[in-house]
Amino acid sequence: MAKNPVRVLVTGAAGQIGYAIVPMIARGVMLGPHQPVILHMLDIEPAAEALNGVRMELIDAAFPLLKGVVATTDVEEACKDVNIAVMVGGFPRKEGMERKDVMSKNVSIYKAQASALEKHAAPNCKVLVVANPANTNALILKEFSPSIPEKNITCLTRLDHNRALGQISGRLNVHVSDVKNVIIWGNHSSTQYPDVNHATVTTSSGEKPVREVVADDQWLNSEFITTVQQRGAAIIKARKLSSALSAASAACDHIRDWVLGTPKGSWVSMGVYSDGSYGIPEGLIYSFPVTCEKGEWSIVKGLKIDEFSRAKMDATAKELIEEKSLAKSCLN
Ligand SMILES: NC(=O)c1ccc[n+]([C@@H]2O[C@H](COP(=O)([O-])OP(=O)(O)OC[C@H]3O[C@@H](n4cnc5c(N)ncnc54)[C@H](O)[C@@H]3O)[C@@H](O)[C@H]2O)c1
Ligand SMILES: O=C(O)C[C@H](O)C(=O)O
Repeated sequence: MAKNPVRVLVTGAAGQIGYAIVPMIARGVMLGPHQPVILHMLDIEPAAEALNGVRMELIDAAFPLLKGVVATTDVEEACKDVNIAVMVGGFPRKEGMERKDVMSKNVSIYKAQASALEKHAAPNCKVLVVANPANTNALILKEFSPSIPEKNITCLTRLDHNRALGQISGRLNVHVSDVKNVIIWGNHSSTQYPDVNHATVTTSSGEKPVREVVADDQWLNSEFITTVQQRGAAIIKARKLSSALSAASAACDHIRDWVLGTPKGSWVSMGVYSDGSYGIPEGLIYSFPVTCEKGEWSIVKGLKIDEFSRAKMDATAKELIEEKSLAKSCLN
């Protein structure tokens, strides 16, 4: 029997990430090759003509899975009955800025869009916030949409997770799919902590700890961490624009694993509402290792945390606490 289409909202759809992600969604990269979709695309009035151009291109691409397109500048119309909301709309940082420098512009968007989602989205709509500062925008969205279950509001740190996999696979000269279970802890910012203490690599003699195979703690504890933390800035420096294809691809990975489940024996990183696990204060959207099953994520529990990791996990939590109060002051 033919499956009912899933309605997927992309905000900021006329922007760079929007342009990269909508064809991925329409081709089944996000929800699988047998799942029809209806795309809802939102942007603001000055981008309305460009948004219409994207709509025309989607029609011209004749995607078999694409059963409809809503392209609008009306947030209420955009949110109507959506099952998945990918929140990309906002302003990207430019060279020399930190992600929190776009805070005042972006958090007010998330406050306003929270109520539209709450009123008009389908029950159990899954929300992924991509726009920066991603964790804090997601937290604001959560606080202003109290009827959306907190488990349904997440932010994107999968790009950082994938960047960490990429760095390890490059260092070991192995396929990226042979490396798994890195962790991004904390904020999608330069204080994030990419942790390889539980990561493994598949070798000809079985699965081995990444730390053992890399055999260079100095590199793992310094250059590897800063490369992942600073990768967004390195892309901006090179492209004069922030990452888009990798961000779009990571957003598809995030939703796909959340909806369809993570492979047995592996976890991914997602920014989720802290339940106090690993001593991280509740009331923050913090990136944890999670497994997903039947459309629900769960934080991986019981991993051993050494002193080095503890300090880094606490430092990024501290930054999120500061961002939270800065965001609240921007909204006053
Ligand atoms: N979490 C991550 O890993 C990650 C990765 C890359 C980029 N980002 C962030 O994603 C965001 C988008 O990046 P981009 O490169 O696509 O930017 P962009 O400027 O190319 O596109 C953003 C789009 O959002 C639209 N927009 C602005 N206000 C809006 C509103 N109120 N409602 C709907 N749309 C609105 C703009 O008109 C524009 O079309 C930025 O905040 C960027 O920093 C996050
Ligand atoms: O770094 C940025 O500002 C864009 C994005 O968050 C990224 O990590 O590439």
